[in-house]
Amino acid sequence: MSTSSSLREVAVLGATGSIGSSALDVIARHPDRLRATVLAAGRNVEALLELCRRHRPRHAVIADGKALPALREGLRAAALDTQAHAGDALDALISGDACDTVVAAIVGAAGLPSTLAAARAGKRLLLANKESLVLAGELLMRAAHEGGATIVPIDSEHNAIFQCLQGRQDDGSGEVSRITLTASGGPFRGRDRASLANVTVEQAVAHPKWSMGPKISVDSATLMNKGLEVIEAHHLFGLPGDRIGVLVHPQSLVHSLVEFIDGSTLAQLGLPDMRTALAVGLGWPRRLESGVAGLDLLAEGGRLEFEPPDTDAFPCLRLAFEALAAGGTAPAVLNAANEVAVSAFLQRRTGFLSIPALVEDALEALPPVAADCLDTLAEADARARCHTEAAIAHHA
Ligand SMILES: NC(=O)C1=CN([C@@H]2O[C@H](COP(=O)(O)OP(=O)(O)OC[C@H]3O[C@@H](n4cnc5c(N)ncnc54)[C@H](OP(=O)(O)O)[C@@H]3O)[C@@H](O)[C@H]2O)C=CC1
Ligand SMILES: CC(=O)[C@@H](O)[C@H](O)COP(=O)(O)O
Ligand SMILES: [Mn+2]
Repeated sequence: MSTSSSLREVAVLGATGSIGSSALDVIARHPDRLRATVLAAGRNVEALLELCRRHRPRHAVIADGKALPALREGLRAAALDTQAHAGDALDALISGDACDTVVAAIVGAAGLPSTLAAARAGKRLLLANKESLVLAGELLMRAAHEGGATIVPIDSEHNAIFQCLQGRQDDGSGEVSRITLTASGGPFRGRDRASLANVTVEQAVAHPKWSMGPKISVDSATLMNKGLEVIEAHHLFGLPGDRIGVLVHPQSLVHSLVEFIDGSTLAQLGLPDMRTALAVGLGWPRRLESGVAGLDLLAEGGRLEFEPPDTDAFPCLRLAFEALAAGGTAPAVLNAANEVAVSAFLQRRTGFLSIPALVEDALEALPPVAADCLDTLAEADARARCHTEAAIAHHA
């Protein structure tokens, strides 16, 4: 528990990743207000140990149990009193008094259990792991409501909307008429579908504006990232798909827009650096210095450009809107098939254009059923993974 009411004790899940690194950068700038007490990673013990040496958390968690002895030994060799745990201890740690704030930045559906645990335990939940909302948005939002958790979206677009709404979420006021998510367009903006057949992994992960992990970078290249974000926005802000728009904005300076019923549109602008969104969450409702410079629009080229997304070249965005409209288990199937397809692409087992094809195939093969509980969603997720793995193996 916090030793003083102003000190926030933060669990950083996905600490060795891109968001984890940005979160720890902001935390380290505010030793009087923020402390990293729990650091969790997947399997990269060396990177986790290095973070433990720097941030001296009370607990370090490695999901891969086989790596636990190496973590223990590394902590002992560094004479740190950080306790080492395997992944099965994570949910209990998050739910207990080791932290009051959780940065949920594990990549993919693997982040759902810990995100749910933080929501149920009523923590301040800084939610970057968008896949958990896509997979189980209704359950997660209900868990947060019942547990008394405060969710601050960290995804830059949703963080922008959160700021425009001054922290209100789905308050039923009816004052918001529409939200518009901006999209960079990714590394292949402007190209037609045929020209994408032979793009490489290196080209796909080279995002023009943001420095991010490989999975979300490929999602940005296919525009699935924006599709996942539409579903994420639906759950966070309580708007139906037909009141959520997407606008390509190649400069990535306007992070999203909210239109109100009186004709006002508010937007949040800033340099493309996730430390701003993380500082909003870590300090909320106060503002914290983040290390990000203010925006000089003239230095950034003096122009803000917008264009419609091309869903012929990038059908993943259309598939996500369709999955949201279909409801039930459809978003879980979309997410699982996409995770498997992106992983296969990153391992060079399938091509870039197979990603939308595999997702569409899974959605057709596994029609939606009502998603009334976690078991149903977990089953849909597992079936979509199996189906997509088999489809990749069949075409190999
Ligand atoms: N990067 C960004 O700017 C943004 C990211 N997001 C979202 O944030 C999340 C993280 O993205 P990003 O930081 O880019 O991803 P990275 O690939 O950079 O990092 C992923 C992190 O998750 C950890 N991890 C993977 N599997 C597990 C597991 N089973 N249990 C515990 N930890 C695990 C990894 O550990 P290890 O290193 O040990 O493998 C690593 O710390 C994603 O959901 C993404 O969509 C949203 C908006 C922007
Ligand atoms: C930083 C962030 O929030 C990413 O989700 C970003 O939006 C990716 O860029 P795209 O707009 O290209 O998907
Ligand atoms: Mn985003």
